[in-house]
Amino acid sequence: MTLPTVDLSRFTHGSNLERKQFASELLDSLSQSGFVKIVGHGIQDWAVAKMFEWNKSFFQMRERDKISIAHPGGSAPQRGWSAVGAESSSSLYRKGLLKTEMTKELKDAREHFDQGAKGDFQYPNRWPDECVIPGFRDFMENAFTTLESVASQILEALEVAFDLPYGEILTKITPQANASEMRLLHYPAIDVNEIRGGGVSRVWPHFDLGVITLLFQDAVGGLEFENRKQPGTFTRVECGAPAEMIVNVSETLQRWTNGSLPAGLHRVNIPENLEKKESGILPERYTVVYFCKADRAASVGPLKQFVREGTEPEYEDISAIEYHQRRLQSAY
Ligand SMILES: O=C(O)CCC(=O)C(=O)O
Ligand SMILES: [Fe+2]
Repeated sequence: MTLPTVDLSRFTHGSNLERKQFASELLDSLSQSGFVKIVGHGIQDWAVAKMFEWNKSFFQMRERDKISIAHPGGSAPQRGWSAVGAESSSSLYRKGLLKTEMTKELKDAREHFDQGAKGDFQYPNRWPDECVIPGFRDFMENAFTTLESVASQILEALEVAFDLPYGEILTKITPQANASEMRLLHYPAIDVNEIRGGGVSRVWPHFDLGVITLLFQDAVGGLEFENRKQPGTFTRVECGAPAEMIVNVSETLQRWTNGSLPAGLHRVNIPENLEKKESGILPERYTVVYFCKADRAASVGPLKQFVREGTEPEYEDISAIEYHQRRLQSAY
């Protein structure tokens, strides 16, 4: 199965009919696999290439500069640098794992940098010293704002697809209280056999916690989503043009839709060209991710439009912050 590609400019610049068509294609693909590829979002190939350049420069910093902005762990939103192995994706979701994997300590072979909104004074960002990496902060703050607006356009299209009143979803993700996060990821080169050994993965199968996730991957590849017709098997997300944006449904949207739009289980595995080789080194890999999250005070209980009269909602009516803290507690 190849992932459908939809063109967001048909929604942002199209006629009413084109907007409706876009919305329904978007929802179709997300309903099938939890994933879709989006083009026409206005971020050009060269701009994505720039994000990857900054990504590399960040992880090339000296260890001590990264340590100076290390995320302390725990259940607070992630800010700054997380070393290889600091976050364990396997503890976020265990169903996708084999029985033997359940009991082992499973490591993620990646390091990352996490950033919240500029105006998030509750959980301030941890920036490297400007003289160590001049221009990084400015670039990342702008990139965050750009991705924030693309995420809103996608959510507006989902409101249309679901026939919800304007703002039903968007009012829960506001620029004033934005709890979303941007993440730069670096997967160092690793021996295929270390991954085959079983205790280490680039990313174990998991769901993201927010509403939707936007992701750019480099040409190395390896991102896979679960094939729902054969649970436990995964389909590769093919690498395309740099600006092809991969979007997935995350847990909060599953909750808001009372389970009718399930989140997409995904992992990062050995890429295609090395899959059949007995030995070899997986080249290092970089990705750029934007986790669009609900405002902390917003409810992550099902929207009333998705709960049939006379039935109980599938999920508890709790706030986004409470929900995230419960889920994150297990990941570090
Ligand atoms: O880097 C990737 O391709 C996936 C990363 C991911 O799934 C995550 O950080 O939640
Ligand atoms: Fe993820």
